[in-house]
Parts: sequence; C-alpha cells; structure tokens
Amino acid sequence: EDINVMQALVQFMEKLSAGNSQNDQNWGWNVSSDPCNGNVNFNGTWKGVDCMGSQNVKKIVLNKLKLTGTFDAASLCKANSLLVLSLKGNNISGFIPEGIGNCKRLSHLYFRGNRFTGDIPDTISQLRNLKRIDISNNNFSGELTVDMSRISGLLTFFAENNRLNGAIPDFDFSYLEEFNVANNNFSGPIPDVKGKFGANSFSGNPELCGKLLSKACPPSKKGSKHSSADRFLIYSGYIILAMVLLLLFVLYLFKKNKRKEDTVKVVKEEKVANVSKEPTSGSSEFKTGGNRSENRSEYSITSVEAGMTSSSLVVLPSPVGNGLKFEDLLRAPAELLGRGKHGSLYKVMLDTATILVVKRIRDWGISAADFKRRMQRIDQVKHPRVLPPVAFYCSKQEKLLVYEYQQNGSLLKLLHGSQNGQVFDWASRLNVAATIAESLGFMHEQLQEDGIAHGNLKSTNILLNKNMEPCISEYGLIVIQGQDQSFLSQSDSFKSGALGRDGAYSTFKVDIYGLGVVLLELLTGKLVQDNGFDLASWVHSVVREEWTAEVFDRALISEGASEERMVNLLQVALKCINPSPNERPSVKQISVMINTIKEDEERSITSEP
Ligand SMILES: Nc1ncnc2c1ncn2[C@@H]1O[C@H](COP(=O)(O)OP(=O)(O)OP(=O)(O)O)[C@@H](O)[C@H]1O
Repeated sequence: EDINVMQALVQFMEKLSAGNSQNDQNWGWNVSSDPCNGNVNFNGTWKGVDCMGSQNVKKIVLNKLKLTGTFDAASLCKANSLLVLSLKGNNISGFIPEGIGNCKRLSHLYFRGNRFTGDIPDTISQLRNLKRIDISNNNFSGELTVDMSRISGLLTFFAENNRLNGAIPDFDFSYLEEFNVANNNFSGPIPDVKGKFGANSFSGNPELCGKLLSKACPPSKKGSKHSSADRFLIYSGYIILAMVLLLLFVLYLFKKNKRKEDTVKVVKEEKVANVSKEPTSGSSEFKTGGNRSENRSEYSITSVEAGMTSSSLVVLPSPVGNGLKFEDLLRAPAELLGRGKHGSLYKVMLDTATILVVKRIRDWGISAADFKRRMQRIDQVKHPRVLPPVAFYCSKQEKLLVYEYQQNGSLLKLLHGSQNGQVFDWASRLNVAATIAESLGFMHEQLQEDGIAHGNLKSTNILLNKNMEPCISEYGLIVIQGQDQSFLSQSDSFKSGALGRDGAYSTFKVDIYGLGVVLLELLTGKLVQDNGFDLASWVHSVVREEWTAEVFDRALISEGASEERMVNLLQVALKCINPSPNERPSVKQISVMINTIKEDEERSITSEP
C-alpha cells in the first residue's frame, strides 16, 4: 500500500481508538509494516485489514473492539480502493463527516450499534457503488436528505433505532432487498414499497401513515385555515400570475402577426428562386443557432415544408415531449454532436430545462408507414434502461428521431474520457454489463415477433442517465433487410458473420455481437477502432496464446479485480463474438452468465463481516 495511505490509515485508527496507542501496537496498525504484505515485517498484518490479494486495502472490519473514538473520514478515504468498512458494535461517537463522500468505491458500510449522532451527510449519495448500508442502532437525528435514488445498486438499507425525522426519502424499492427504518421519528405517508416490505420495517414511527400501518393519512391540507397574512400573500400571487399571463398573451398575438408577414415573404422568395433554379433537395441543415434572423433564413426551406407537413411530427407521450412542435425544433439553437455512419446527430436546446437530440437518418429506404409502425412499437415496449424516442418525423427527404439529451455522456466516454477522476471500477463495469444484457434481453423478448432488434449496439449508444445508470439508446433505429447486401457491405460491424451458415439473417444475432464487443471494451479498456474487428481479433490472438492477463485493463489489474471472474466474463464475450451467428448464445443466456459472475463477486466481498 502507498505510504501516504498507510499514514492516513494510522491516523484514522488513532482517532477511532481515541488515542489508545496500546491498541494500535497490538493491532499492527503502523507504517513499519505494509498492510498488504503483512508477513514481511515483524509486526504482522494490520488487524481487520484485508487487501484481498491486491496491493491496496479493500476491507476494514473492526467489529466489537470497544472502540470509543471518532470517525475520521478524511483520513480513511485516502484509501481510495476501500470497498468494505464495518465498525459494528463499538462505542464510536460524534458525527459522520461529509468527507465520507470521497470513499468513492465503498460498496458496504456498516455502522450498526455505536453512539453516532448528528445528520446523515448528503454526500453519501456520491457513493454510487454502495450496495449495503447499515446505520441502525445509533443516535442519528435530523432529516434524511440523502438522494437515495442516485445509488442505483443499493440492496440493503438499515436505519432502525435512531432519531431520524421528516419524510422517508425516495428509494427505488423495486431493487431493494432489505429495508428497515423502524423506531425513528419519520412522518408522512409511507412510500410505495412495491409490496416488498411489511409493517415491521416502518413500525415505531408515530407520525407515519399509510395502508401498511393500517393508519389512514390525513387528506392534504386544501382549504385549511390560513392566517390573514397568508391569504393576502396567496391572493396577491394570483393577481401577479394573471397579469403575467395576460402580458404573455398580448406578446404572443403580437409575434404571431409579425411571423405571418415573414412566412409570406419567405414563400415568395422561394418561388422566385425556383423559377431560375432547379429545386434543391428540399432540406436544410440544422446548424448552430446564430441570431434569430440568421436562424430563420437557414431554416426557411424546411419551414415551408414544415408548414405543409408539421402534422407528421409524431410526439410520443412523455413529459418532455408534451406540447412539442416541429417548429420548436427548427427554431431552437442546435449544435452538431456527430456524423455517424447512419446520419447526423444534433443537440437542440429548446430552453434551459429541455435539451433534446435530433438524429437525421440518411438513406433509410423504409416507407413512412413502416417507420411509424416501428417507432410506435418500440415506444410501447418500455424498459427503464432503454431510452425511448420522444418524437419522430418522416417526410420523403427526412427521417428524424428525437431523444432526450443525456448530459453524462456515453459508455465510451466513461471508459476513455477524463471523467474528472471518476473511478470506473470492476464492480461498476460488471453492473453495466449486467444491466445492458438484462435490458437488451427484455427488448429482444418483447420485439422478437416484430423482428425489431437494436441493430447498432455499441458503446456510443450506451448513455449514462442523470443517475449515472447505463441506458441503451437508438434502439431499432437501423433496419437491415435480409437481402440488402449492399447495406451489409457498407456497414462494417455487420460483416461479422451476420449471415448464418444457412443464409438466415438475424439482426438479433448482430446485437449479440455488439454486446460482445461492449463486454470486451469493459474488460480491456481499449478503444474499438471504428468497428468491432480490431479489438475482437486482437483479443482472439492474445487468448489463443494462453489465458493471459494481458488483455485486461491495467486499471482493473491494479485495482485487484478477481482474474477468475474477469476471465469468466471474457469467455462470455468470446461466445458473443463467435463468427457463426447461430453459435452465439441468446441474450437471456448471456444475462444469466453475467449475473452468476456478479453474484460470485458480491459473495466474495460480502462474506458478512
Ligand atoms: N441522447 C443523447 N444524449 C447525449 N449524447 C448523445 C445522445 N445520443 C447520442 N449521443 C452522443 O453523441 C455522439 C454522436 O452520436 P451519433 O449517434 O451520431 O454517433 P454514433 O453512435 O457513433 O454513430 P451511429 O449511431 O450513426 O453509428 C456520440 O458520442 C453519442 O454518444
């Protein structure tokens, strides 16, 4: 272990044991011996420290050792490989500092049975890898303001027997395995726990209400007694709102009149131009928005087309799409994000809160009716980890697809970009692999009969949503027709034996290949050059020699990720990229294999401290 980390850990122990240096000596926590090479030095290993075969501290388990000091998060979190911290059954007092948010890799945090006081710091929500947290049997107080919905992989939350108050925060109960907040001062309605937890998890909170506790919640306080000052404020608020609305309406009328004049002018200019020239392709480019008048002239041709066909923008039901018009898309400032093989992608800022991306697809010889049917079908099949289209548009010249902009970028960026020092460790990579396989499996199953596969699965099409959860985007955007050999030869990623031995063609099997390449990217941390080939054949050539750690990302090796489980995942990836599509496993089988690896990983870490 690094000497600075060792010094920090010694300091952590000094505070934790309240300066009882005798303990320190006895327990071997001092810089003269490396906690990860315990036998080398005379003092032996550090008590409760486990490096799990790596060079860095992974687990610290100091249960029932009569520790009476305080918790120094700043020192502890210098050990940035730490996965498990367990301090159960001591007498540690004081509060948990905000700095705990720097223990980025923590997956298991056990504080049960101490004398901790104060708030639970919000920074806990920065611990994205957290799986199990137990803060029960302490004296924690205040409102629980941690945004639990940001910790997507959380399985256990125990906080019973404290003095926490306020509302129970928003958990994703569908994934939680264990939950208990009994004997606190929580108030208000019990959230929807999806039938997973019973009254025991909530009892002993006199102000909680809901069916689960057979205690009806009071009706919301409409029409309740307001003081006259309150009433004055409310009424004056209404009056101001009415005035603003009136003003907006007048402005709208004014603008509408003005716009009519402009449109007439544009159409006229268009006609004049057409007399002297052949008509153009009839479509304008989206461009970075300049000033308003510049924008208008850029979009003028499409605006005329839009005037005739704006009704063909199909807006699918969603909060962002609500009230969206084709004209809004055209008028908003746009920025080119990329020109992919299948079209260009633009970021369109409707307003500060609504940012969309618009994909213009080139050369897709699909009929408008087929396109519509396809998009609507995809929208019907909803999975929380598959980005649904917000709207789509189809005219002779254009096919547009609108999605919500995802500000946290793609999996490719996470693997290769400098994401302000964010760690993308083995556990998170396994999680990404499992999530993608699971959500792709769901889509495949639902859309099997319609024959709609993803068609272009790769790490730029896996986006991280605002909770940093991986989501598949652009599902079903590309249609590959069985006979369309020319399309096949253009599209490198499909050369990979998309045609089966019997000539049968399956885009579903192409997705499996794509998934295999994504798994290889997660394992190797290497860039796929334009298509899956280089990486796949490189991995093959290394593996042919012998099973070797050469293929794996150095970051994973130095993190001490289990080689056995990495090799297991590599085997899954190699099955996916089998040149013969029929030999590739189904996505359901892949899902099961990845989950088994994940469970192994989980078991090795937990082995209940
Ligand atoms: N909804 C979105 N929000 C944020 N970024 C996005 C969104 N959709 C795509 N991107 C990113 O924009 C960039 C350009 O996307 P684009 O789809 O044009 O590229 P591509 O996936 O490499 O190409 P293609 O899909 O045509 O093969 C990619 O880095 C992609 O990750």
